[in-house]
Amino acid sequence: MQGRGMMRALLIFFKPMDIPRDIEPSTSSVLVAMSGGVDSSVAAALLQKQGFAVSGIYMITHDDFEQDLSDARRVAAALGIELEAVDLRSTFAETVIRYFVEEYKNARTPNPCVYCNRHIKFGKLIELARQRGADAFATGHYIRLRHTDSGSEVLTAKNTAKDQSYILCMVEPENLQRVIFPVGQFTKDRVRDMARELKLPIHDKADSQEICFVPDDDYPAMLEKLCPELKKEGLIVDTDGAALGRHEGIYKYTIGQRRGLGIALGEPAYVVRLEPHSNKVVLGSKEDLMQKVATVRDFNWLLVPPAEEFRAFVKIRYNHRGQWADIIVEDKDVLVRFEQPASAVTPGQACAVYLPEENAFKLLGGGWL
Ligand SMILES: Nc1ncnc2c1ncn2[C@@H]1O[C@H](COP(=O)(O)OP(=O)(O)OP(=O)(O)O)[C@@H](O)[C@H]1O
Repeated sequence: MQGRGMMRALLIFFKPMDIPRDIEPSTSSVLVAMSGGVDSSVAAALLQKQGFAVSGIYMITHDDFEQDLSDARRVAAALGIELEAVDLRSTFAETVIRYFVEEYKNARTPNPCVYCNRHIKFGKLIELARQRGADAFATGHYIRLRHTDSGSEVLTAKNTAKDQSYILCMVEPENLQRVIFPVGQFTKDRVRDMARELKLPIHDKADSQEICFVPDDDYPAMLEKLCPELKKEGLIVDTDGAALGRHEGIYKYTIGQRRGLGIALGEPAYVVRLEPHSNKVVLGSKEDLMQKVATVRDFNWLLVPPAEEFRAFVKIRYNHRGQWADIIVEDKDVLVRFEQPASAVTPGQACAVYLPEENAFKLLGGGWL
C-alpha cells in the first residue's frame, strides 16, 4: 500500500455494485484496455489492488502509436502484469474510419467515438477478452456501471464534468455484462493523485486529444487525404437561397458553426443546414437553428423503456449539457419532442436518452440523429 491517500481511495472503492455479481476478485481475471494514459493505468492498478489477476491489452488503431504503446508497456512493467499489443489497424480502417468518411460524404457530422465504442472497444476488445478467457473487461472511462440481476445499468460518472456515459449509448447491452469502470466514481484530479501515489510512470501525462486517429485534431486535412473528392467547391447561401459566397467543400462545416465562415453579414450567422445534393452550405440566424422535434434512428436500447411515451433527459452531442424532452417510441426509431426548442440538432450525431436518479442519470440508450 502506497501511503494514506491510496488507502483512503481503496476504502471508498468498489462498493459491491461495481463488479459483476458472480465475480469474486481474488479468483477472477480481468483484461484491461490500456492506452498508456493516466485513467486506464490507474484502473489496472486499482483492480490489481482489489485482488484481480490483471493483464492488459493495447490496441493499435492507427500509425502513430509508438509512444502510447511504450507508455502502456512501462506501466505494465511497473505493475508486473502482462501486456499484449493487438494490431487492429485494418479492422479500425474498415469500420470506424470508413464510417467517418462516409458520414462526411453524406454531409453529416459523425461521432467516431460512439461508433468505435460499439464496434471496437465494447465489440472487438470484448470478443478478445472472451477468447483470452478473462472473467471481466475494464477500461479507464469515467462512467459508472451498476450490475443487477436484470442487467447492467450505465450511470453518469460521479464527476459530471468528465462523464463519458454518452459514448456507450450504442453499445450492445450484453457486451456490458462483464465490464468494470474502476475510475468512474473518482474525479480526474483524484485519479492523477492516485497515479502519483502509485508511482505510475505516466502520472503527469497530458489528457488525450479529441479524436484519437486524427493527427493534430485537423480532421479536414485527414479527410482530404482519405477522400480527395470531398474537396468540391460550392455556394454558401442564406435561408432564402441567395448566394453569400463560396466554400471549398461542405465537409469543413457543421451545423451550429459560427466561426471560420469568412462571411460578414452584420448579424451573427450560423450554419443551419448542409445540402449534399446541391453542395450548398446554408447560413441563418440563431433562431433558424432551433428545433422542437427530432427523429432518432435505429435506437439502441440498453434497458427496457419505461413506457411507449415518457419524459427523459437527452443529450444531442457529447458536450451537450442535456435537456428535457418527451420520448415517443416508434418501432425502431424514437421521436424526441424537446420541452424547450433544441439548438443545432446535427444529423450524424448520437442522441442519448437518460432517466433521472438520485445524484445521477441512468442511460436508457441512444440512436443517430
Ligand atoms: N489504444 C488503446 N488501447 C487500449 N485501450 C484503449 C486505447 N485507447 C483507449 N483505450 C481505452 O479506452 C478508455 C477511454 O479512452 P479515451 O481515449 O477516452 O481515454 P482517456 O480518458 O484519455 O483515458 P486514458 O487516460 O486511459 O488514456 C481508456 O481509458 C482505455 O481503457
